[in-house]
Formats: sequence, C-alpha cells, structure tokens
Amino acid sequence: MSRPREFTKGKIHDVVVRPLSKFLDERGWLAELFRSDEIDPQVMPVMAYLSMTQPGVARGPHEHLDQTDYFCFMGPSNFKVYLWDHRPESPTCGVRQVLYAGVDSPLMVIVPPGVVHAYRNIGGDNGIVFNAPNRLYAGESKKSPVDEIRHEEEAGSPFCLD
Ligand SMILES: Cc1cn([C@H]2C[C@H](O)[C@@H](COP(=O)(O)OP(=O)(O)O[C@H]3O[C@@H](C)C(=O)[C@@H](O)[C@H]3O)O2)c(=O)[nH]c1=O
Repeated sequence: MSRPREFTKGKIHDVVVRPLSKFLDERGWLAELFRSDEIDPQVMPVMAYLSMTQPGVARGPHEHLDQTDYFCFMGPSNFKVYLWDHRPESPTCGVRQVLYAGVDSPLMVIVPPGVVHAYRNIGGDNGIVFNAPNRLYAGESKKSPVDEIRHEEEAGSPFCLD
C-alpha cells in the first residue's frame, strides 16, 4: 500500500490509550504517569518533558521515524488529539483517530513512529502536556539531527486540524 492522502475514522493499530487515575484526597491529587512494569520495554522512556500550549493553539502535525511518544494529558485544560496512520505496512493504514484528553478525561496516549500526530488546546486555560519519548531529543548530548518530520507547512497536506 502506498501513502494514503485520504483517511477514514477508526482506531489505529499500536496506538495505546489508557485512562490516568487521579488519587484524590484532602490535599489534592496524585497520578502515576508511567511504570516500567506496565510498558513494553521497546517504548520505555529515556527522557521526559512538559510543554504548555495556550488556549486555541495547536502543535503538530509531526511524525517521528524511530521515536515513540508517550503523552499524558492531565489538565488543567482539554485537548483534541489527532492521529493519522500513514504507515504503508500498518493494518490500519489510512485511519484517522481523534481523542479528547485532559482535565475532563485524563489520558495516556502512546504514539508509535510513522503515526502523524497533532493536538489543539480546546479549553480556556493554558494546557500542559507531558511527554516521555523512548529516544533522546537530538540524540546523545544533542549532537544528532532531530527525529521529526513536520507537516505544518506542507501544501495540500491531508493532515488537517478542524
Ligand atoms: C521536543 C523537544 C523540544 N526541545 C526544544 C526545541 C525548541 O527550542 C523548543 C520547542 O520545540 P518544538 O518546536 O520542537 O516543539 P513543538 O513543535 O511543539 O513539538 C512538539 O509537537 C508535538 C505535536 C509533539 O508531538 C511533540 O513531540 C513535539 O514534537 O523546545 C527540546 O529542547 N527538547 C525536546 O525534547
């Protein structure tokens, strides 16, 4: 199968989506983000970062050649998360998956290489996203090229955010 230009709605093979539990008590809440006994060793994080995205603003669409992303959306805002499978070898090549995640639905989302991804803050607050990828950004000591294909500026891109 060649790279699709059109997508149908569905669930993407190898994308893992899990609810994150908040343990609430009188002080506030605590949530586990990842555990080595619950993750496939191939996607074990090697670094982690937080980003803040302002209301109405989107990041992506991007994809990675080798890196798996491990996103956690906990709030304080909500995000619309877009995923497109254009891996020719995937059983769900040509599928687009949309998720809503954040304060009203805390989720962990694992995005494998070759799955194009983007998210928009659809809430009214600044939104925090945690990511713990299984590859170092720009490699050891940041001496390698960044593993990222950016589709933001691509003319006629099929990866559109509504
Ligand atoms: C991802 C990353 C960025 N940076 C730096 C580079 C740059 O100066 C600044 C902002 O990075 P970017 O422009 O790449 O950020 P951005 O374009 O928002 O990229 C993000 O988009 C979403 C959709 C994703 O999937 C993330 O994995 C990430 O790729 O942070 C690091 O130092 N380490 C990192 O791990």
